[in-house]
Amino acid sequence: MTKFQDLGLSQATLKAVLKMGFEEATPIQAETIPLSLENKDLIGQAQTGTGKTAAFGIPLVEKIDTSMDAIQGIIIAPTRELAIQVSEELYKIGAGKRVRVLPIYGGQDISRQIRSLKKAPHIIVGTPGRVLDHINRKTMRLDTVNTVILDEADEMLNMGFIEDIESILASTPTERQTLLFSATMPGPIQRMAEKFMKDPQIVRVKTKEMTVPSIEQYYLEVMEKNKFDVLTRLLDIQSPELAIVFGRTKRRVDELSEALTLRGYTAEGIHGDLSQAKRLSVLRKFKEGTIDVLVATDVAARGLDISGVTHVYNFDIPQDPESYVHRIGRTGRAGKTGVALTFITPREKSYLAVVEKTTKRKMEKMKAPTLDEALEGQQKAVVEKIVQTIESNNLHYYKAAAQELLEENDASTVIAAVLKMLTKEPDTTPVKLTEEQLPQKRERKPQDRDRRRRDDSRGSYNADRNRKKAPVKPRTGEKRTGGKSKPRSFNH
Ligand SMILES: Nc1ncnc2c1ncn2[C@@H]1O[C@H](COP(=O)(O)OP(=O)(O)OP(=O)(O)O)[C@@H](O)[C@H]1O
Ligand SMILES: [Mg+2]
Repeated sequence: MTKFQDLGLSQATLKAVLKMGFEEATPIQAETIPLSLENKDLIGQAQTGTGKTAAFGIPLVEKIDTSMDAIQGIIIAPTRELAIQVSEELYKIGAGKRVRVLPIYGGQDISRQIRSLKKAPHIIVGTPGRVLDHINRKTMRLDTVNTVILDEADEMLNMGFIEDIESILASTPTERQTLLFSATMPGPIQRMAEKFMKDPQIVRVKTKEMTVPSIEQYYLEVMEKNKFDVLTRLLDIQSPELAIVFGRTKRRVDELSEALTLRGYTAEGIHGDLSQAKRLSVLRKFKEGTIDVLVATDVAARGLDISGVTHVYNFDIPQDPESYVHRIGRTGRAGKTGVALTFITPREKSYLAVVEKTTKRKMEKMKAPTLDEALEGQQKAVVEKIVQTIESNNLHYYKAAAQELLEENDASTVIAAVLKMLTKEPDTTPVKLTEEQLPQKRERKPQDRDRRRRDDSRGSYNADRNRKKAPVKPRTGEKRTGGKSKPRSFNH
């Protein structure tokens, strides 16, 4: 186990990291921080939720010369939400040194960004399109940059940002350090990436499987037309604290979130066609627990670190095995446990093996629950609530009425009535869902992905195309974990 104290960090950075509640470095942090401090180019691959952000964030902050009012590091991320999240983490890491970190993403008022850029940030965290926009407008100069980091590198290269990335790199000095991080790095993408790196070291945290062992993985064979009922039954039985349901396309996400709402769940969708303000408010509500179910496209959820996500439901099987890894990785983060369930229609059956071959982990078969089991699950949840209420022992106002009821009825009848009233009976309100099919598998070529993105055949997430002016402040302190409170360590 590597302690942060053993990594040769400055007191200011060390203090900031310890204040974040980190005690020991995770394996990817222990392996890449020393290399990165030596200015090596590297590709870092480690499972979801194992601290890749701090792995690149700590050495970057460490190398910033705060006496210089110039941009020294730039991090590119595929989505706005991720750019905000990464900039918040970098801000915390850099708090001791007073490093200035600025998120730059599409959908935010550009003149405000220009004003912020004039305040000489040291680190930029941005989405490709908007960063390029500033370079072209000459409102941001990257000729003082020493370090470029691509977070979720494979996704950005795969989804058609390659040209944007190349243009951004071209405006940085050639002697820069380039770092790529992701939980997945398919061979062709890696080879493409190596073209703009210098003799990169590939750091792969060696694990038996690509997914996190603490995530229980199940699959359910379900006919397309039964998927929704099965989903709601599972939600009733498993009563997840926070759940993410993944749908294949934006339309699917919209229809699913409407259908869930209609059946009485607090659900909202997130995808790239929503305004920036809406996307941030949906995420905030989910983090606060005002929404229990977040319905998302894969790209929308890449890299997002939301603590308390206990269940991930793949309503539609993901298109690539890599997407599967990232989707289920929204749970079981930082050593926590999680449950992932994937629906497979009869014609998708063979695809299961493809996913399992990539992840090197078998999914366990689960039987679709019946309506009765769902009812039982809901009843159990209510009984638990009643027991908790009894334990909280704050019932004196209700005692007289209870006595009165018991004088006229026997106890089990009264309790049964209470249970019936409190139990959310499985709802069979009809809902509308357009059928979705897994597109024919094709060879992965970046230009294909590019086309796919524009076609919107998958739930793409245009990080920068939606240029509506919706100024939003990056918020801090909304994560459920974090802050300086209790020490956090992974259960290795
Ligand atoms: N050394 C550490 N000790 C405890 N917690 C940590 C440590 N490093 C990071 N964390 C926390 O673990 C969580 C996951 O980290 P992070 O988001 O960086 O994961 P990731 O590897 O980038 O995952 P993904 O592949 O999904 O993007 C965050 O809440 C982060 O603050
Ligand atoms: Mg990450």
